[in-house]
Amino acid sequence: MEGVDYLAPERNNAQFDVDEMKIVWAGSREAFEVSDRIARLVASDPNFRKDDRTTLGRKELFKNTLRKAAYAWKRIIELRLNEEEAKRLRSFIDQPAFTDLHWGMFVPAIKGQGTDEQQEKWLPLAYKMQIIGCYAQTELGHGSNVQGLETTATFDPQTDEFVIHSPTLTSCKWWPGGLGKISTHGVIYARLITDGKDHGVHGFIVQLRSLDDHLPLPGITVGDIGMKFGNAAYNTMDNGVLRFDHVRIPRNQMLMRVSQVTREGKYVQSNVPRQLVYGTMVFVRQTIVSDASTALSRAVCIATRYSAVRRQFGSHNGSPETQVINYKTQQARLFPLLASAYAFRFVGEWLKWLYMDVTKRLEAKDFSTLPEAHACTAGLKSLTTSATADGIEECRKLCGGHGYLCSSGLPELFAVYVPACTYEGDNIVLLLQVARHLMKTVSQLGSGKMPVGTTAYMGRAEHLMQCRSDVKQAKDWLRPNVVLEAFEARAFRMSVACAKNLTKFSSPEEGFQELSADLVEAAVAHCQLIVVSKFIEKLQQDIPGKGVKQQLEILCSVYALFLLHKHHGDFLSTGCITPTQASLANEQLRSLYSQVRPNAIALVDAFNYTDHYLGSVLGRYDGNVYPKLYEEAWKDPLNDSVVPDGYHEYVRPMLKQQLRNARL
Ligand SMILES: CCCCCCCCCCCCCCCCC/C=C/C(=O)SCCNC(=O)CCNC(=O)[C@H](O)C(C)(C)COP(=O)(O)OP(=O)(O)OC[C@H]1O[C@@H](n2cnc3c(N)ncnc32)[C@H](O)[C@@H]1OP(=O)(O)O
Ligand SMILES: Cc1cc2nc3c(=O)[nH]c(=O)nc-3n(C[C@H](O)[C@H](O)[C@H](O)COP(=O)(O)OP(=O)(O)OC[C@H]3O[C@@H](n4cnc5c(N)ncnc54)[C@H](O)[C@@H]3O)c2cc1C
Repeated sequence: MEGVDYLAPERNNAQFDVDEMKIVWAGSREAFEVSDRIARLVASDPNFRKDDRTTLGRKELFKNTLRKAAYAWKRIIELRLNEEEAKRLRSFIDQPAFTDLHWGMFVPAIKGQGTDEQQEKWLPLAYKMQIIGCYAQTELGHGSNVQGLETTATFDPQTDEFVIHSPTLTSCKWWPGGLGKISTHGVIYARLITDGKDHGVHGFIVQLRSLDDHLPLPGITVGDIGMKFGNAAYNTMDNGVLRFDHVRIPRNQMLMRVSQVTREGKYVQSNVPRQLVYGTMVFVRQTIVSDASTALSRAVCIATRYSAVRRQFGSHNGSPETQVINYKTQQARLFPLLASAYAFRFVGEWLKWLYMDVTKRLEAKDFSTLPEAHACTAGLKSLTTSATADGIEECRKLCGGHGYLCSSGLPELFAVYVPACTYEGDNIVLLLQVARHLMKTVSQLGSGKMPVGTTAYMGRAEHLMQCRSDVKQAKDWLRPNVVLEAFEARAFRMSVACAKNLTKFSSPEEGFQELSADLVEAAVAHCQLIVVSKFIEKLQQDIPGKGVKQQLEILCSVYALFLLHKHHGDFLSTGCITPTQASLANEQLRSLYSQVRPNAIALVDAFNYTDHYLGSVLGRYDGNVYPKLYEEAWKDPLNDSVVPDGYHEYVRPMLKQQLRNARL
């Protein structure tokens, strides 16, 4: 029935103030109000309809993306939306587009690596969308190994220009979003060559297409790289291939904040670390962590609501069957994901703060926290995107057969999300960067240099190598200090074990290669510790609202104890806890699931997602799933006619043939 809230009994069970939790989730009252207003604006505008997306062919899909992007830009101007509001609007449209790369990478690259003069010239054009940019780093033959890029930018002192060239097939730019069909400009990464000398990879602003007729400029071959995983999903994006044949650009289009080339062709390195050339990646990795909490919370919202609607088995004397959310196995799969969504939200908030802090320091020429920022953004990007991709797929399975329907919203969400494990740095490659940072920190422990930031715990080396958990009963695992110490000891001991093993090899490089699987595990342990500790820190803040803090404490314990249970091998083999303590943790976890159960629906309501944004029949706010699934099925283009196209051509002759054979 329309207008009935089938989940109302669930909502009435909530033991906390959902409106206050919405504010905690959004980050502040103001952020909540902006997000709520813009989400409703998008949901109520038929121009942003998306229910037909999975049935469109690539060309229609892409054209539709362009239409939405242009309409969104018109609304942003008409409504005079500020930067944050415009960002929210683009994200609620929920369709990857060239604008993501324009605003998300092209503009930040110019801001981070351009001189003041360059910013003054290019940013106003980009802000008004008079030029559209992409970020072209990856090549056909080189992605993770940025230092291995082959594109060259050779300085020609005669003309005061750089000559951009793709010397081989493998040097073609390959993957940049927006490049395929739309970008007029790109920040292109190429090896800088002056006077025959190779100075490594630098960024250059290069115009790719005419601003009059959109045709590629002379010397430029550009196109789309083809269909990607999933039907709609990321195929709204024109990932591109680009080949340069001696394309000339003025010298002042090299991004010169980190290093410069003078009129005479002299290479001058500023007094800043060369790693700042990688700064845009640090920025984007940081945003990807918050986006992980958004993607995971969407999937969890769908799976939780549907699990409360869906009933299987357990009917007695005609009573309704059991809601599948009441099965302990369903809770043990679903509630850790719910807790993870909250955990990633808070670690994302913290990472944003860290990024802003490092940016301020860089402006003041303090580069001391750059390695920490790199390790944290790389590690947390890796940890949260892997967990989110796996989590979305788990949510699909939690919804049984109906989860496999596109109308559940989950297949498309998975397909669009899963490349996050690869883009902005392959997740294993990034964990190896964290491992390097950890090994460096461990190797410096004896030197009197105290570890700082997220590795500060390693400063308590002696204690962490010796401590034994004092857990005696299940509820001891609810004490934050007990949990934190177990996670610190596990992470530290895994790092120390790797560091010791590295010394057994003839060179650190050989050892690093040989032990890389163990190093990745140590890096994961360290990153999980960061997430747990930032959740615990969040709980030390003043959190208003009836029962809100209590629910968050429960979720924090679920997140930590779920990880402890999943990785109990690490905790046991490093001797941080005993087998008895591991089973007490599991006992406590079961009890926590029972505490989450009555609040589960309200905890996902706190994400404040509109039905438009969720795009899921199973995750509808009102829980009216079956009639809508039935309605949705009839909308499929295959059901436009009773007898399908092709029947008379292929099936009928076959049937006739069978009849003849049968008569024989
Ligand atoms: C319902 C469905 C609809 C839903 C729709 C919803 C939409 C949801 C999805 C939305 C889409 C969002 C858009 C996202 C768009 C994605 C766009 C993607 C873009 C890209 O992928 S850009 C290309 C990114 N490429 C990479 O990340 C490459 C990875 N490789 C590297 O970063 C490096 O090469 C390296 C780090 C692996 C190694 O570098 P290198 O060899 O140069 O360095 P060394 O190992 O020798 O290290 C040198 C020292 O430098 C330090 N270092 C390295 N990197 C950095 C850094 N970034 N910052 C600071 N320092 C850095 C190392 O630690 C070394 O330090 P040491 O002290 O010398 O040890
Ligand atoms: C949807 C999407 C959008 C993208 N958008 C852009 C964009 O806008 N701009 C842009 O420049 N790029 C973009 N990329 C490219 C992306 O950044 C790269 O694909 C990514 O950095 C991974 O690099 P790769 O493809 O070279 O993987 P590879 O490095 O070839 O990885 C292949 C395998 O090798 C392993 N491996 C690699 N190196 C090591 C190592 N040292 N030790 C152990 N294992 C290793 C990896 O773990 C992986 O399993 C995009 C990619 C995708 C999928």
